[in-house]
Amino acid sequence: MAAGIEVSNLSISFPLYHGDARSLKKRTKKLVGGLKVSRFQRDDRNRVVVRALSDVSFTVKPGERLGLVGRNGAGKTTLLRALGGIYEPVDGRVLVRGRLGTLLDTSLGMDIELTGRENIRLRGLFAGLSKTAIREIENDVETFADLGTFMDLPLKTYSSGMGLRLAFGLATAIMPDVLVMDEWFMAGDAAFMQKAAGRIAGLVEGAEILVISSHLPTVLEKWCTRLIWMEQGRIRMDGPVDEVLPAYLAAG
Ligand SMILES: Nc1ncnc2c1ncn2[C@@H]1O[C@H](COP(=O)(O)OP(=O)(O)OP(=O)(O)O)[C@@H](O)[C@H]1O
Repeated sequence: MAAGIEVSNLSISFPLYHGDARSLKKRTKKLVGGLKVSRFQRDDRNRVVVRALSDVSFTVKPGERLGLVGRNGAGKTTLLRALGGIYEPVDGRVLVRGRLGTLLDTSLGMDIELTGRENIRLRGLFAGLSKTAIREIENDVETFADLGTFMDLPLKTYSSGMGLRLAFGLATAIMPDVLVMDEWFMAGDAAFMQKAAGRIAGLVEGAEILVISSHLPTVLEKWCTRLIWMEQGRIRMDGPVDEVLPAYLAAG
């Protein structure tokens, strides 16, 4: 079965619980003017919600490397999380065919009470891997993450850099068909990036489909064949990198 992504009429909203909803809406109106107010709506329980994604539809075929661009708050992370199965659609549908790999959040799918080694074994079991395959991954991640004795200590004792190394090593140890990643995984310190570059390249080239969110033109030009430009939770433009990127950059 070929890998694929089908997103149809996807909408995702977040309720805003804090503060008085009416004054919040008024304040927002004052702050952002008429433009963004359409993103604040009332749901069927009369709560004020922010519409992170509105009626988004697209498909991705094998071989495509899709980049998401857009200003802060455009909905890129929400879309990646919906593809990663972290957010359930309020309306619409998300279908991902093939083994999904996500590089979105270092703590995602990890238990902070368990050690690095235990987390690796658990992930292998979830992926349905054999004992031998799990042992290979354990060795691979142990070498890459270079955590020393921390490998056998609970994650809650890790620094954020250690957490990143473990999460990155683990997420890149099992080859996915569909890889969904946030650009900050490309933003470790120089030494980390040097070490990580080969693994990213292997993964990106090995995966049938890549979806990456990035603000960096160099990353998009290097890794992507197609871009979706998100604006206020909607798709503004969808096409080849050499068409969408100049239009997006020109819009400031
Ligand atoms: N958990 C949440 N609770 C409430 N609102 C949220 C939540 N997550 C996102 N939003 C809102 O949804 C909208 C889209 O956010 P999202 O993080 O997807 O944008 P983004 O394009 O990834 O932005 P950035 O480039 O700054 O990371 C924003 O208005 C944001 O404030």
